[in-house]
Amino acid sequence: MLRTDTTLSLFDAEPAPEVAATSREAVLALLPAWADAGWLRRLDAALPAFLAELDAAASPELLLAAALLSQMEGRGHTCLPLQDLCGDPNALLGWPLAGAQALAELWLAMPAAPAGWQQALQGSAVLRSVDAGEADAGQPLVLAAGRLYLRRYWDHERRVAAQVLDRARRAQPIDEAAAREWLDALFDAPKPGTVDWQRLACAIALRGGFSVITGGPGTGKTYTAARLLALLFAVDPAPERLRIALAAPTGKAAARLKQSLDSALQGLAERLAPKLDLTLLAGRIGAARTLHALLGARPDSRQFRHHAGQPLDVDVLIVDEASMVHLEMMASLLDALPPQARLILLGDKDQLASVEAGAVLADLCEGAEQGGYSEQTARYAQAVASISLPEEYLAQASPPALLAQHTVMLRESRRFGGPIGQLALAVHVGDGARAQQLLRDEGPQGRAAPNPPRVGVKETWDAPAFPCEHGPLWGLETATQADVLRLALHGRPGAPASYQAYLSRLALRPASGDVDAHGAWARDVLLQFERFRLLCAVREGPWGAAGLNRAVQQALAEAGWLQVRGEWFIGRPVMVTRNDSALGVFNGDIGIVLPAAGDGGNLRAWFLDGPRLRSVAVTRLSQVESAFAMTVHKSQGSEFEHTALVLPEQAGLLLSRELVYTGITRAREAFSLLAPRPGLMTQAASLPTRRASGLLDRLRTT
Ligand SMILES: Nc1ncnc2c1ncn2[C@@H]1O[C@H](COP(=O)(O)OP(=O)(O)OP(=O)(O)O)[C@@H](O)[C@H]1O
Repeated sequence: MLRTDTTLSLFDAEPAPEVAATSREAVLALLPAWADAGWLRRLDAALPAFLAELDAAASPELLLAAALLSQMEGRGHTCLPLQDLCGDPNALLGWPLAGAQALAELWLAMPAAPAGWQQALQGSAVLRSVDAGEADAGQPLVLAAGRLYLRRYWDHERRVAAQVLDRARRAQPIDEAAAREWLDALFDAPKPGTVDWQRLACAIALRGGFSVITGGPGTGKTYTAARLLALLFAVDPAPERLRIALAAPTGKAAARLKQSLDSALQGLAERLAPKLDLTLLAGRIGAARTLHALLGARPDSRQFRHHAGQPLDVDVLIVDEASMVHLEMMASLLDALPPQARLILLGDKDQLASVEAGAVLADLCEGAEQGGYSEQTARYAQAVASISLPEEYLAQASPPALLAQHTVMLRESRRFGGPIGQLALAVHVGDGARAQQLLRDEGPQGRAAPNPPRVGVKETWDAPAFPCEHGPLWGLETATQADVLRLALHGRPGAPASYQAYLSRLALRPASGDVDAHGAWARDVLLQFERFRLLCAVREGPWGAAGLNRAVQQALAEAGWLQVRGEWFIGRPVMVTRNDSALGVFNGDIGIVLPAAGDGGNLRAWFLDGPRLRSVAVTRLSQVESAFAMTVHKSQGSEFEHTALVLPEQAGLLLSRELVYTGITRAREAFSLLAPRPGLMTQAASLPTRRASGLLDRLRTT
C-alpha cells in the first residue's frame, strides 16, 4: 500500500543492546530530542505529552504511536496503519538514517505484530477502540480497523464514505428513451469498436446522485461536463428552476472552469438549436466559486456558514480539480449538499493530492483504469448510450464495487498527445528511462531557434548558451542556480516564454488618468506573467520556492528590471497564502503589484479572475509571498505556456512520481526540467505515493 522505496531497513541499523521494555517517561524524554533533530515536528512531540497528562496510565506504545500518527498526518496521511507500522516502519515513516537508527533502538521494546500494538493501545482513556465496540466519549484518538486516527480524521473519513455511498445509491429516475435521444443529439454517433468515454460519463452521471469523471489533462472533463449539464437541463421536468453551482478548490481553477464551460456551451449552442436553448441553461449556472466561498468560510474558523442544518441552495454541483480537495473539505462539502442534489467531481486522479490530509479523489478512483462495470451498468450503457463495453472493462470481482458504477475515466487527450503528453505518461507509468530519453532526444525537427537575445542581465547569468536542438521538452540535469535564473529571464530555444514577457510590459504603463487604458495594461502584464512559471518540489533551500524567489528578485533588481524598494514594489508577483473572504482573496490567488490608475497611484495587487480584473490595496494584504517561483502543490489548477520544474538536491519522500507528473502537466507548450544532479527525475518516477487512509476500505462496498 505504501511506498517501499527506502533502501534502509530499520533493522539494518547497528544491533542495539537488548531492551526488554521501555517506560512512558523514557518515550516522553526521547520525543523532544527527535523534534530537535527534525524527525518530528514540535507539534508531534507535544501531542503525547498532552495525552500523558490526560491519562496517567497511557502506555509507552500509545505515546509513541501518537507522535508518529501526528507526524504522518502532517505529511498528508489520515491514519497510522498498524499493519504497515509493523511490516516496514521505515517505508511508512521515511525518516533519514539517523532517525531510523534512533527509532530502531526503541523499536526493540515495541510489539512486533499489530495485535500487540492493539493490545497496548486499547484500554486508555484517551483512545476509543471502535474495533472493541467502545462508546464515543470524546476520546482524542480512535482505533478502527487496525488504524490509529486522530479523532477528527476518523470522523471525516466515516462521514465522507457514508455520504458518497448514500448518494451513489440514490438512483435518479430516468426516462431512458429521452436520455438516449439527447445523448444522440449531444455526441456524434458512436464508432463501432470504440468506447466514447465522454458519452458514457454523461449517461452514468445521469443516473446517480454522485459521479466522478476523471482523466489526464485535456481529456475533455470540462467538455463532458458541459454536455452533461445540457443533458440534465434537457431532461429535467422543471429546468427553469434548476440551480447549478460550479466550484473548485482555488480561485484560479474556478475561473478556468467557468471559462472552459462557457466556451464548451457556446460550441454546443449551434448543435442543439432549436431543440434546446442554451442561453436559458447559461442563466441557471451560478458564478464559479472557490469551495471556501461556496460553503461560506468564516474568518478564523473551520466552520462554514453552510452545513447539514443550513444546506446549499443547489440541485447540481460540479467541482473541478477535485484531486486538490482534502478530506476535511470533502466532508464539509458533502455535509452542506442537500441530500437530493447531484455532485459531479472532475479531476485527474494521478495528480498530487492536497497538502492537507487525505487523497480523496485517488481513493474514489481506485480501479478506474480497469472500469469494473457491472453487467447492469453494461446493459444501461448499451440501452441509453449505445455503448457496448468491452469485456476488459467489466468487473472481475463479484459483486462489482458500487463506486465503480459511478466513475468514468476519460482516456483520450486532445491537448496532450505530443511530447509533453508522452513525457507525462512515461512518468505516470514509472518509466524513468523513457522520460529521460524524451528530455534528451525531443528535437524540434527544424523548429530550432537561436538563443533568444539576452537583455540587461548580469554576466553571471550568461554562462554558455542553452543548446539549440531542443523543442518542447528539455532537461538539464547538472543545472546551477544561474541556469535557473537565466531560463526564468530568457527562456530557451524552443521555449521562449519567460518572465521577460511581463517585465518588458511593465515599462509600457499608459499615461496617468486613463482608467481603461490602465486596466488594459494591468491585464496585459498579468497575462504575460502567466505565460511562464518556475515550479519547485520543495519550499526551502536554494532549490526551493522561497530560495528561488529571493534569488530571482535579487537578480532582477541587480539587472535593473525591478526597482525593489522594501516589501512592496512595482512588478512584484504575489501569491495569497491565506483565504480572506472579506477582501475577496483566496489561498493560491496570484496577482502583481502595480500602481492604481491616476497620478502617483498607490500600490495595489492586481488579480485576474477569468476576464474580471480586480485590485486590492497592498496595505490590506498581510498573507502573501512572492510568486516568481512556487511549489508544484500551489500550481495545481494552473497551466503555463512554458513550465520549468526545478528539482532539489535532497527532497526525501517529497520527490514523488505524482509531483513530477503534476509539474509536467502544468506545461501547455513547453516543459523544462532543471536538476542539480542526474537521476533525480528517474528516481522520482519510480516512487509512487499512496497516502495511508481507511477511506478506500470503506468505499469498497458493493
Ligand atoms: N470529443 C471532443 N471533440 C472535440 N474536441 C474535444 C472533445 N473533447 C475535448 N475536446 C477539446 O479538447 C480540449 C480540452 O478539453 P477540456 O478543457 O474539456 O479538457 P479537460 O480534461 O477539462 O482539461 P484540463 O486538464 O485542463 O482540466 C478543449 O479544447 C475541448 O474543446
